[in-house]
Amino acid sequence: MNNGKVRIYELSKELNLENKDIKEICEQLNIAVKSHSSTVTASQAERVKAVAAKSPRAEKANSPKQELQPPKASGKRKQQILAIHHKTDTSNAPTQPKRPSLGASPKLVSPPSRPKSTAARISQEESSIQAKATQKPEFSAAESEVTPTVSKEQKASEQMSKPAMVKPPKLSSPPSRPQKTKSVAKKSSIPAPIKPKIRSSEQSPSKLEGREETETEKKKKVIPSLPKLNQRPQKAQVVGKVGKISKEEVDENETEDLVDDEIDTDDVISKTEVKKVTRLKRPTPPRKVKEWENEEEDEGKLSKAKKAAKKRRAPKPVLDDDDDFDADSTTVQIDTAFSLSTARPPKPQSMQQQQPAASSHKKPRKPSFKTEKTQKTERQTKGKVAPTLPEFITLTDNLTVRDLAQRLNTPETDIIRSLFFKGIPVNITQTLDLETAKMVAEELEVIVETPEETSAAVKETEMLDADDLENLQLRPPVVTIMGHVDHGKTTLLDSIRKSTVASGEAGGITQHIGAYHVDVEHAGKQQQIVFLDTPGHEAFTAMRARGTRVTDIAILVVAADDGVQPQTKEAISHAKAAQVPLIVAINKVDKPDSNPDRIKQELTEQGLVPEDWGGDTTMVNVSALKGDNLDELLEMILLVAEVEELSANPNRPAKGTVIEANLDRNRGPVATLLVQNGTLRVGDSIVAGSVLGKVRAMVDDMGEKVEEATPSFAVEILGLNDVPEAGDEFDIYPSEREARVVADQRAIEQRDTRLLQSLSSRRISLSTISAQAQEGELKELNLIIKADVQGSVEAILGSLAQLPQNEVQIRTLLASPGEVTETDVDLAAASGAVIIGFNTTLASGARQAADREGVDIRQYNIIYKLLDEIQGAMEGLLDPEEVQEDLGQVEVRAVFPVGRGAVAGCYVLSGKIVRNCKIRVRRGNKIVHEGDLNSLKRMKDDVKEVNTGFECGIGASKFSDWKEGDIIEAYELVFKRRTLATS
Ligand SMILES: Nc1nc2c(ncn2[C@@H]2O[C@H](COP(=O)(O)OP(=O)(O)OP(=O)(O)O)[C@@H](O)[C@H]2O)c(=O)[nH]1
Repeated sequence: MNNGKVRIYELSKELNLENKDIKEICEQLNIAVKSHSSTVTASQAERVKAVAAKSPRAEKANSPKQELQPPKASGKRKQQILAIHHKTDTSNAPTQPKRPSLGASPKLVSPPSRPKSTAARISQEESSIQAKATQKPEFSAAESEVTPTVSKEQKASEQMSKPAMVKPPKLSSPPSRPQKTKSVAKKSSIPAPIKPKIRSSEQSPSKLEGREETETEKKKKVIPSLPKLNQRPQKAQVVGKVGKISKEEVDENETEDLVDDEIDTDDVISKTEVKKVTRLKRPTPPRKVKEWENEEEDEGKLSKAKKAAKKRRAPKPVLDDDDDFDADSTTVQIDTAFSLSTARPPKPQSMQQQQPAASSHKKPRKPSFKTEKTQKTERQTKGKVAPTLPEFITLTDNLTVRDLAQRLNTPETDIIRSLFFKGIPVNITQTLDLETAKMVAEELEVIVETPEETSAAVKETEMLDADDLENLQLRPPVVTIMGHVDHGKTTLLDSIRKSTVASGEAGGITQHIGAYHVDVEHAGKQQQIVFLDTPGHEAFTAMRARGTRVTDIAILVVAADDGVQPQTKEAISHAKAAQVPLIVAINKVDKPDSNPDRIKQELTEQGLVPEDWGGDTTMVNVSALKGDNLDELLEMILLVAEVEELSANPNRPAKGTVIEANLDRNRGPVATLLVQNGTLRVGDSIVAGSVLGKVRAMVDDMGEKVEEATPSFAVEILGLNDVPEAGDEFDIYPSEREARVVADQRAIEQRDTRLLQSLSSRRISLSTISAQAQEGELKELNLIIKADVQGSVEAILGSLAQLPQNEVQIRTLLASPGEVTETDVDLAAASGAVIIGFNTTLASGARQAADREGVDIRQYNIIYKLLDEIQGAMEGLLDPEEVQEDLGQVEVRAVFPVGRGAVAGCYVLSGKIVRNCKIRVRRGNKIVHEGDLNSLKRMKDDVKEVNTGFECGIGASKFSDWKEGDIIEAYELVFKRRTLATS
């Protein structure tokens, strides 16, 4: 007693109760006490005593014998059952004294279904526990400290009105969870909350680098808003400490919020240790850091229960981060940067590099899951206008993957991937054929236009410049004769020439000039017509088409006895494409079976309606052979030319087209040029295609040297450095130097074009790919073709294209007119090609080079022989096929057992049987054995073969079940060379 006041421990001693019990009673009576040393007034002490006297606990304390008695009242039983919470921890003696007070609310704790025996057992345990409890009657200071600070008024009022509600404060009391309390007690020495500290340590550079923190780093970790962080033990210690709180504990009681809290932390730490870098990418967003700061500030104000509830409601930052990471790595990166910039110490340089997207305040992007490469591409295109696919593209020719990608405005990789998944492996420089390119484009929903291939007959270059307009003069028409084979083109041309050229002069016409000038008297004056001599064979289609490029008027020859044929139609289309006026010469009208009207009818069906039928196509019936009506034809040509007003400016440097070119052994490169504008003179610096030259001499169609050639004239020139290609355009330059610059530039362009062409020859197409897939590896025969003139080259190429190339493909690496040179040999050696020379010779040194390099040069002057040999070479590349070759039939007439096996005594019915041949033993309709014949004897001697009508002994190592009457079929497997036809 102290001034009439009584201390709690005095009361407990007096009442033989524990301090805690007294405190509880005080709480019930709304008497404020803090600890066992707190004092109460005398009257309050009396009230406590009064309550304590009614307490069963007091009764129990005063009569310990009753503890051994089984409880009779249901309320007693309930008390015992409550003790289950404590039986596992006998060291936690202070919990035991609480039971009496709980016993006051029997309804709460009585499980009616509990068997009596269990209750008795528990009761015994309780007794022992209580016995121990009496030895340690007081709580530790630590335990007192963690006692919840829920509003006492609230609790008291609840307990007064509802005695049963006395339970909640007890349940939250730390002593009821001894182990956890222990850990909490430990934790209590660590300023709460722990999360911010751990977060901070997550960002520690030392942690990242797996080294001890430096003092500077430790200082850096101090965040003003979280002053306690610096006071805490080092991270490693925290990890160790928290790590002791195992997950099993969580499993034991998941409702324990504090432990949950720890487990969260533990979770973080374990992840920290396992995935350091990963964790660095997902620090807590600043908003959450703020939350923790608030929590710290509010500490002490909020009850643990409230904090736990709050935590339960609030998302768990770390786990959320995990989720974020899984779902969206981009978001994580951005969050990282954001939090680093606001609440974290600066990262090591290396880590910053890992986070290029550190422009913190950006809105998180959607998950992309794109490959690094795609992202790179995106980065590259970032800032540019987003690539959009075109609505449609026009494809006219094969093109590389790169070109197609550019046309489609799409990454090359997309095209490569798309084709790869279709089984077409390509690279960026590979050439796709039109069909494949179209498929790729259409897959991207881009409309593809593939207009009819622009005819080669289209006049591509306008020969007239604006400057020429003031000096225009009429020029002779350039005429091409076209038509089907044998319809009389050559005869017509010859007839015209003979009829117009004075006899005797015709012999002077140069064979290869490819053009004829014809003088015709028209409208009272002498006029000229230039005829281009174009080859008539099918293989020369390209050449003929090229001829129309320079053509002003086309003559279509149609034999009146044959009618419209495929090449007639082709000629019509070329003329139409070139927008060249067409005059039809219905030839061979002298023939009895000729029917010009039928021809007109057929031509009408092709869109050519004769003038006398109301159309606009001039048609003239002629007989080339007899020369009938040729004048009228020439007249018509000149009339049409008049209408066309064909003109050019002769007062300027020449410009025109190479009609034909070849390499003359004596004269060097020779080219026939058609001057289409200006005047060509001897001494001019000329560039034809990429070939440089200086006009040394000019020869006209009569074989006469001329000094100049005006528009529409064709001349043969000497002085070029190389053989240009037929169809190349030529220009004259003021000086040789200027000409050289242009020639060099064109040579570079031409080399690029050739490279593309050689790549094109390796082009991938759907058909070739599928053929390769079906028939195994595709083989190639590489060729270099050299011929006398361009026309021959094209004829050879055309014919080669018709050879079957399913298994063996021809790759033409080079095809040009001229001699076979050392350079050709080098190319052939490098590419394993065969050189084909047609009507041409070997330049000096070529043969030696070929011998040295082991290059095969084949020379021909007959195209069919050339084709035969190439076909043979292709067949040589075919895999031979294994075929069965029958040898003969043998009948088994006797069987002789030999050892374990048997030998067949046979008679050769037909053919022969050979040792080591293959045999097939047939019994009736069944084949009973197939294998090798191992021994063949005649009489007792081994023999190589036995012919028809002889007897023999046959043995097979794997077969001895011979039966009389068996037929042995003997055969051999032989490899036979296949032909292209059979392949
Ligand atoms: N009866 C008759 N025969 C003709 C006439 N024109 C040509 N022929 C004959 O028809 C055949 C073919 O004549 P070509 O001039 O070689 O015919 P092409 O169209 O030049 O033949 P290719 O050069 O092979 O395309 C020759 O036998 C000529 O004699 C004609 O007007 N009347």
